Amino acid sequence: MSHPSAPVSALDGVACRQVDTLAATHEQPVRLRLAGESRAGSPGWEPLGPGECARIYTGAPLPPGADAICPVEQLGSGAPEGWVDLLRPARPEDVRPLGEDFGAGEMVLPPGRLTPERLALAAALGHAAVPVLRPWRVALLSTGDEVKEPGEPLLPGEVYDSNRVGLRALLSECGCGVLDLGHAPDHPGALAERLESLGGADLLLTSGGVSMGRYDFVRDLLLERGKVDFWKVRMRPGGPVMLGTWADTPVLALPGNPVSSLVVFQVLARPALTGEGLHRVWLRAGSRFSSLPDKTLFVRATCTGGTVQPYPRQSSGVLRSLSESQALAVIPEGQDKAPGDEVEVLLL
Ligand SMILES: Nc1nc2c(c(=O)[nH]1)N[C@H]1C(S)=C(S)[C@@H](COP(=O)(O)OP(=O)(O)OC[C@H]3O[C@@H](n4cnc5c(N)ncnc54)[C@H](O)[C@@H]3O)O[C@H]1N2
Ligand code: MOO
Repeated sequence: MSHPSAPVSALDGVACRQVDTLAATHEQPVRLRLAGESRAGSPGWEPLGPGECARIYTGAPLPPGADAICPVEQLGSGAPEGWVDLLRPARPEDVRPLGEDFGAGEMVLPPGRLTPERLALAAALGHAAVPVLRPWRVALLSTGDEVKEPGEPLLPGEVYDSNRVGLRALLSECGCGVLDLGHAPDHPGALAERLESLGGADLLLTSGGVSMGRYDFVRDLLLERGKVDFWKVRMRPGGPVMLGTWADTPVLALPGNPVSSLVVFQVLARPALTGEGLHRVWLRAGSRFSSLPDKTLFVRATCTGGTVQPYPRQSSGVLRSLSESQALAVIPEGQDKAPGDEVEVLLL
């Protein structure tokens, strides 16, 4: 089908032939005979003759013969019953042509994420249902002896499990189903046990235990009993990230630092899970960004007045930096940015 399925009015007013109205002015209105009415949903179909018009409402089809609209605000008040005075010419631009939105046979909704806007379009196309791919099912596990559930009492040296909470929300945002495996202690046996029931997950996402420490058992488990595709990416934060396989399930092992786990998710996992990355724009640097010689930096940054500036504290432990930033500024290896330079920015 086409939408609209016939030429329709964009305004409440009268439909008429433009040629009849070209001379209309406030001083010398053009008087047309009122021949009918067309309402959205119950159109009148009498064809218009020369010198005639029909009342019309927004979204209603034009009667045959009409080609222009004059809005109600541009109608005079002095016309006798059954007549209408136009204070200016009627305009064809105020007619929405047949198929203005989409025409029959056109490809309108190619495969992609069903955003609210695309869902609305599917409905406008008349689809009561659309075929969809099953959402990714992602198993999520955080690790670390010091990691406790929010709400529990906290002993010195312990931290609340912020990573799993943040990652769970990010996964939902990406349209994934989450199989929450909870939290495992730093013990290879306990970890392997926790990973026994992956419940048919398409991906295992872990947090922590992938760096150089003695107790970084996620790394050891994948190296010794799984398969590692890569370990370490030239990025900061998030350098120690590992990608591999555990029992035929792909594993993305995120570093444990609170900022690193969330940033790696945004930069590496989100594009893989959704087919779309973060929204990318270019802004002018409002202050200096220093680069590293051997790593791309994803600098937590604030965007104000059309410029971007680094958040003052860039430690991977400062989680509040992420909630107080609007963006990650991408600073490639060896490319310091001076105030005024263009910077690639990923909007959070
Ligand atoms: N000798 C080296 N040490 C470290 C290196 C390195 O290259 N050489 N890399 C550093 C970088 S960069 C990162 S990032 C971290 C990543 O370490 P792990 O993935 O092994 O993470 P953990 O040691 O388990 O934890 C690090 C940090 O994050 C806290 N954490 C862990 N899990 C959670 C959680 N679920 N919620 C909140 N906070 C969590 C944990 O308490 C630690 O403070 O390694 C550096 N070390
Ligand atoms: O990623 Mo580590 O992420 O630089 O602290």
